Amino acid sequence: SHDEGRKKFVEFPYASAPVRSLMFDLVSTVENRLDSQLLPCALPPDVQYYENQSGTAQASLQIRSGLKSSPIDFILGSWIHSELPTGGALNITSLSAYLNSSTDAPNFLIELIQSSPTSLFLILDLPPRKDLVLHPDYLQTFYESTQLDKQRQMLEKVPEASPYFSSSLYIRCVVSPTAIMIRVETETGESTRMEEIITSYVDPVAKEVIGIWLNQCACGGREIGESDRADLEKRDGLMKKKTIEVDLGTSFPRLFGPEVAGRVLGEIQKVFTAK
Ligand SMILES: C=CC1=C(C)/C(=C/C2=NC(=C3\c4[nH]c(Cc5[nH]c(C=O)c(C)c5CC)c(C)c4C(=O)[C@@H]3C(=O)OC)/[C@@H](CCC(=O)O)[C@@H]2C)NC1=O
Repeated sequence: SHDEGRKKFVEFPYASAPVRSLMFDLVSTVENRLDSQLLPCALPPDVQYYENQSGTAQASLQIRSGLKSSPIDFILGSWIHSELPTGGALNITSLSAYLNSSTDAPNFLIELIQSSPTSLFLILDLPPRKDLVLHPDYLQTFYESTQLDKQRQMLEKVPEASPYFSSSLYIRCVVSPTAIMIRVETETGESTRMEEIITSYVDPVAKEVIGIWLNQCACGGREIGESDRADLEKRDGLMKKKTIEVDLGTSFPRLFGPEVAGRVLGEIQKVFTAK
């Protein structure tokens, strides 16, 4: 049933304690605030949890669609664990929230990509859904008045943090001017420092950003005119299509093999293109 899939998901079994605690809190915050607007996860059990042939890669996926009356399109949570040939492991945990075309407010995204105990990539953003040059009021409402850049500056001052530039120029287009895209590198053999950075810096900033998204975007009540709706749906569709290609297009078949990757990507596409 759907709560077994959810239970396995929120265990985040391969995440470090601070990452598990943060992701559990973020999922709980979103579910508690939006629960009445969300349907249970309807993914097949072999997509809610899947692994590759040899069992060296495991993953969990939860997608909860919003009721028709809700501005929520869907909430997507995922964790992926893959043993690396070098003996280390790749762990990707992500939580994203997509709004539908009843509002033009930004979406929410957090991704923690850990390829070793001393190396973490953090993506934390409210990706805009309108062009910011054409709509300065949008920039003002969602990025200036919310002081999101203060959150980015909090993490920028961590000595071990440096800006992460995605190799995908498209990914760089999609993010907001206040996007947090950093790489944290701590001393080898010093895993306590990474845990301290996650607990003392990443955790509070992520909770601040998701609070802004819930208050100003998901529950902000910003309506959209009928004439803008078609353009917004087109832009949303393109962004979903392209981010799947960039994020998953090469990594999924490599990590899970073509058969499992095809099955999981097929289910994600269904939700991403659902009307
Ligand atoms: C909207 C704004 C977005 C931004 C800003 C963004 C950023 C990035 N994600 C990357 C990746 C990534 N994400 C996920 C989760 C996931 N993504 C989707 C997308 O629909 C789904 C459905 C799921 C759950 C299954 C996985 C599994 C995965 C990778 O393997 C990949 C990665 O870690 O490679 C090292 C990086 C690719 C580019 C790069 O290497 O720089 C880059 C950091 N991804 C956005 O969508």
